[in-house]
Amino acid sequence: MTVGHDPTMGTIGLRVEGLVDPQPVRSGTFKRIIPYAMRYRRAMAMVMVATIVDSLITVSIPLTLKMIIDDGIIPGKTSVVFGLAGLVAGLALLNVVAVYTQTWFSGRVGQGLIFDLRTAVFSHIQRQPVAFFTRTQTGSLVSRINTDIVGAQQALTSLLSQSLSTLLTLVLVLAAMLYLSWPITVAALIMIPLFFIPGKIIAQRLEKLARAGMQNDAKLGSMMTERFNISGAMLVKLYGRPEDESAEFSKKAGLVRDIAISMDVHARLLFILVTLLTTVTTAMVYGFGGWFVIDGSLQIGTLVAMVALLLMLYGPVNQLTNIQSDVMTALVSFDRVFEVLDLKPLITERPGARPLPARASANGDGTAPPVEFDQVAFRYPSAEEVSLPSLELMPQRKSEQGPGALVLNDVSFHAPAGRLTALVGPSGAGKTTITHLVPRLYDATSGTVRIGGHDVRDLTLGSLQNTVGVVTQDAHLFHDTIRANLLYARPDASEPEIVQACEAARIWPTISQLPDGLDTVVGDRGYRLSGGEKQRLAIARLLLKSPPIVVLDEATAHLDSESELAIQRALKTALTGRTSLVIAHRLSTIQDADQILVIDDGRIQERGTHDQLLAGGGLYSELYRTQFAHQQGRGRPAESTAAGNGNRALD
Ligand SMILES: Nc1ncnc2c1ncn2[C@@H]1O[C@H](COP(=O)(O)OP(=O)(O)OP(=O)(O)O)[C@@H](O)[C@H]1O
Repeated sequence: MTVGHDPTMGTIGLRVEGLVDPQPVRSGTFKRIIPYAMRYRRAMAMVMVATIVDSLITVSIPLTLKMIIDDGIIPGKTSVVFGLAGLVAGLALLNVVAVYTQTWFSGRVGQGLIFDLRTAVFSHIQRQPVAFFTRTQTGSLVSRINTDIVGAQQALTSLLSQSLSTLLTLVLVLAAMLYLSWPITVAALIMIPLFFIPGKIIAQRLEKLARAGMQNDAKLGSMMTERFNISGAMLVKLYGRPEDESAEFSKKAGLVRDIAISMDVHARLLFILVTLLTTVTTAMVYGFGGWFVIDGSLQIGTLVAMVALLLMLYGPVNQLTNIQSDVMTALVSFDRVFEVLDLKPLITERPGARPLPARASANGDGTAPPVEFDQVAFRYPSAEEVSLPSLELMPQRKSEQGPGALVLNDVSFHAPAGRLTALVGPSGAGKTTITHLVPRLYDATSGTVRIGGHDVRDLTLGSLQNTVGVVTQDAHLFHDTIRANLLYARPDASEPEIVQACEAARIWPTISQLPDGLDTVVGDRGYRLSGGEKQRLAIARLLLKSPPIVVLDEATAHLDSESELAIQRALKTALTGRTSLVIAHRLSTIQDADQILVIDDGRIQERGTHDQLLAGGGLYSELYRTQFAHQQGRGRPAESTAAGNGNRALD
């Protein structure tokens, strides 16, 4: 942070290094806040009534003070003095009730608003496609739901309770002052514009700082969420340099600190200005007022009341400048929340979408629906289609903004009902991308993907989810019990059904040996289980869901041969009678497949059974022989993993 050349002066020119000018608030933001606020109109009405009572009482106290002095003390009327003093005490008590009411209802409005926005943003984010999550930083997203929404609420509720009381107090105080002595009032008013000019400059700067502060808070949060989850922590332990990590963190934290200091200084500066002007004006009123009292044209009680009112006048004037920055903070925060809510999910359910007909979705008896790709081409969506620059760590590059290259080209195949179709090919060939189009994690750019003869885009998302079960290589488990993780696929599954699924997935012996059995908590990302156990648990989850179509990315993790065998057996059960698309890494799976598709460079280069493809002497046989020779050389069993086996290895 640099504060001019001399840190003791020129704070208005305070600059935080590395602070980019944030985008301005989009027009129309204010209008969009109204419906959210209107849900709480009754509570807001109560806040307003309480605020009016509070302001009336606040202004009436100096006037009562004037009467105590001028009509009680000076003429020596004890009864008037006691009566009015009692009135002041009564008013103070009433004020307590008013302030309490105001606090209670404004709390309800504020927390209600946080609840509404949080649930809306959470639901909206859930509807975003996978592509959104591949680009977005988790920390930024979490901070949008936490910091920004809370910021929006705080600014709005303080606006709600302050703006009315500020304006009301200002009008009432001015009316009372004009009534008591118009020349002194006019003199005091002349000073007011002196507040607004610096106030406005400072408020503008505060707005920029507020937005930059939120952005940098999010970056700091992102760094922590990335480093503190188990995979991130492992990576740091194995490859990271603690000093560099700390330096990077302190750079980010330093920027957050500098912005916060700058905001504090600006806010304080505003306060200092107001205090200075209040003191100067008070001195002026005492000067002129005292002179008028000596002169006999002003009563002493009036002078005391004028000074008390004057102190009340500059408080609201000060708050007026705060209101401006509150408005800006609220607008910035709401704008950042609306920005997320405005992001249209790329994959949505078509109006009139239908569930997959029951016959087509049947399973287990050989009537599972077939899957068909018809001249499918695909390119990954561009950054601007799926994400927001402000939610990404790096600014979106120009090259990311246009449409990218085709990753799949003219892919057509028929995966027969209840049969196993294996996808093989070099790394980056497009195998995973093909499987992602079946459950609509992405939509084809052109061409059609069909299930049981129905375009997947014509099906309801719910029925698609029930029809297609996916097991990924890195089977994710929530930080919860094994039971909760299994029930996630089918919440109504009974205990015997859970056990049966675990037995079929060959994971029951492991679970039953754990002291807490199914109630064992699996760590962050299910880390306390081995890779093979995790995949078998994921297969058990799939079996509980029992979908007629299975998409499986075989684990390539370094499994011992026992785990491999267990997984092979689990898979045999899982795939029987289901239409399966398997990204094959193990030769045994490939040999058993009803159909093998050899993918290279986003196209199907060859297709057939293992024997046919070997006999064909094409890419498959070349890949197979290279791999087979390699494994023989390493003394590994033929059905072991094929990953990491040269440039053109089966992956
Ligand atoms: N989210 C994404 N955005 C942009 N490009 C992507 C994305 N995911 C994958 N790609 C690219 O698409 C191509 C195909 O990737 P895909 O993951 O389908 O290959 P794969 O055959 O499954 O490879 P592997 O066996 O190594 O997982 C690759 O060039 C990859 O870089």
